[in-house]
Amino acid sequence: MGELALPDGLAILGGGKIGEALLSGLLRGERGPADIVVSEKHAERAAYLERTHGVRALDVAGAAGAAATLVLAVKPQDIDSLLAELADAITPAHLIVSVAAGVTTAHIQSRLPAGVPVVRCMPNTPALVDQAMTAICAGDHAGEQHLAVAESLLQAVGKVVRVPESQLDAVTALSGSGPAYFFYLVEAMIDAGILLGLPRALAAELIVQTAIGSAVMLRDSGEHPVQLREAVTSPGGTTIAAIRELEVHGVRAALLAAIEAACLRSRELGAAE
Ligand SMILES: NC(=O)C1=CN([C@@H]2O[C@H](COP(=O)(O)OP(=O)(O)OC[C@H]3O[C@@H](n4cnc5c(N)ncnc54)[C@H](O)[C@@H]3O)[C@@H](O)[C@H]2O)C=CC1
Ligand SMILES: O=C(O)[C@@H]1CCC=N1
Repeated sequence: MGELALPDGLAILGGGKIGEALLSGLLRGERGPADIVVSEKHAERAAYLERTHGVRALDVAGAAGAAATLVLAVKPQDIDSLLAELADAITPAHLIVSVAAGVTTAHIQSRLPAGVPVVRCMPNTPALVDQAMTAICAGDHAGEQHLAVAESLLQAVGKVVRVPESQLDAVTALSGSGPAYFFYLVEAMIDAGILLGLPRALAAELIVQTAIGSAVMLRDSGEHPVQLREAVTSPGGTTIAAIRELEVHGVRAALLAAIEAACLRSRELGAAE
């Protein structure tokens, strides 16, 4: 296992949606703009990141020279060209932390010099509000020391769990893509308010606060979601009338199929390696 040469230096390679979410979260924590560099292929986007967050944007090799921990935050389809750019610039003293959906640690290792430690992660965009859910796993050359570095990095923006790599595609489908399912549901519920004649702003306020209250109950009450739902569902009342329609329209089955499709897509992205 390689020693970490510059444990505090961090580079984010790929400054898109998740790259910026992680960057902004880390800057809200203990790291300052001098501790983080970014590498972003699109010049306009790189300039935006420099302007907005006060960090330096460097090319990939420059970023690898400036930091010991490199977060790969490009699309799975772009990972191979990024790894090709990185291969000559890194040593086993670096730590690679990849957030790319589907891309395995074995694949990343196969494109880099022997012995480079790789930790694969799946965070989500609530990193923007320090409420990310991230799962991490170690590749062949990453030990406890490397997992701990990745863990503390991602704990700055939310909660972190360790899982075996065999579970990462399922995690991607559940919590990686998960925020989109909740946003979709909220969007549809606001539309229902419009259907019922409420002003959009009022419908949005009602539903967003209901989502927040329900989420806090899910986290803090210690009760199972079924118990929480039963407590809302009065005999012969309004809620059961709605639940019947959800069952008639196959919403539970749709969610099972949707999340299974996301997991299969994550595997496909990995298999395209
Ligand atoms: N958006 C999300 O909620 C999540 C995304 N991910 C993963 O994060 C990765 C990035 O996803 P997004 O941020 O959504 O995509 P994005 O398209 O917003 O960002 C990717 C960025 O990488 C840049 N880029 C591409 N090749 C580069 C290179 N060689 N050097 C430097 N920059 C390069 C692109 O210009 C772009 O700005 C993907 O692999 C995705 O699977 C993981 C968890 C959640
Ligand atoms: O949609 C995607 O592929 C990425 C991975 C998880 C969330 N967004």
